Amino acid sequence: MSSVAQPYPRVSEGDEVEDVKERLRRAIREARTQRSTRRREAAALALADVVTSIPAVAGARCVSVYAARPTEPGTGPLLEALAARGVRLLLPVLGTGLRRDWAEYAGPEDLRERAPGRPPEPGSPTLGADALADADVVVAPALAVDTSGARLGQGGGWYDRALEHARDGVLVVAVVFPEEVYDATVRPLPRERHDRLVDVVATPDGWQPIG
Ligand SMILES: Nc1nc2c(c(=O)[nH]1)N(C=O)[C@@H](CNc1ccc(C(=O)N[C@@H](CCC(=O)O)C(=O)O)cc1)CN2
Ligand SMILES: Nc1ncnc2c1ncn2[C@@H]1O[C@H](COP(=O)(O)OP(=O)(O)OP(=O)(O)O)[C@@H](O)[C@H]1O
Repeated sequence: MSSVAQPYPRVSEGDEVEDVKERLRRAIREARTQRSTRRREAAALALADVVTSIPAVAGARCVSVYAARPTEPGTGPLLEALAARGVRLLLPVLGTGLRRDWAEYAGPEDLRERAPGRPPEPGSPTLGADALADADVVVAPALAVDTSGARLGQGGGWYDRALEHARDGVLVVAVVFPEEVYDATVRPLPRERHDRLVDVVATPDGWQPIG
């Protein structure tokens, strides 16, 4: 666990879980803007080593990985490392109304930000929401994860819904910065019924099974 300050909302009786989540999202997003380009690049390189060292990833033929926006833990080196090993990579594509869809990674030059603030997406043909069933491992973005496996995402419920198409028993790896791993015995993340627990947390400092 990191010694860097960790935002945690003060919860009063009657607060809606959704509001508590939103306050925490805002604090973590703000903290993420403070990281320099140099530190972001170093983190992305370290993350590639960490994630490729997870045994299930090392043995996978098809992995789903998010294409990071600038403030998220970077996945460029990870995508290149897995592609170089011949792993098939499924990246999120947002349909209208944020529909879940996937397309194959075809190199960094194929990734495009379709609108400001949106994640970069491949230009290759989309495969439908069911394509996630091909993935042996899902590497999902998160703003925070706790040691019971609860994941706080960007708030669209996109991954919670997308994961309904994953095969049973597929390993879900949530990626965060080190200070975004919360000790569930002290600071559990707010959790709702639909929230799907993750199996592993990976940061640029290392990975651990959770949940
Ligand atoms: N890299 C990445 N890809 C991901 C996710 C994620 O959290 N990170 N998602 C996780 O679920 C899904 C979709 N996430 C989305 C993230 C932002 C917006 C969006 O509309 N953003 C605002 C700008 C916000 C900002 O500037 O911070 C916008 O376009 O108006 C839409 C979907 C699938 N792909
Ligand atoms: N499996 C689901 N089925 C139906 N609605 C869902 C499901 N998962 C999430 N939602 C809805 O989506 C909204 C956001 O969910 P949540 O707060 O869990 O998002 P998140 O996991 O932080 O975001 P994301 O997965 O996009 O990174 C909630 O209002 C919730 O009702």
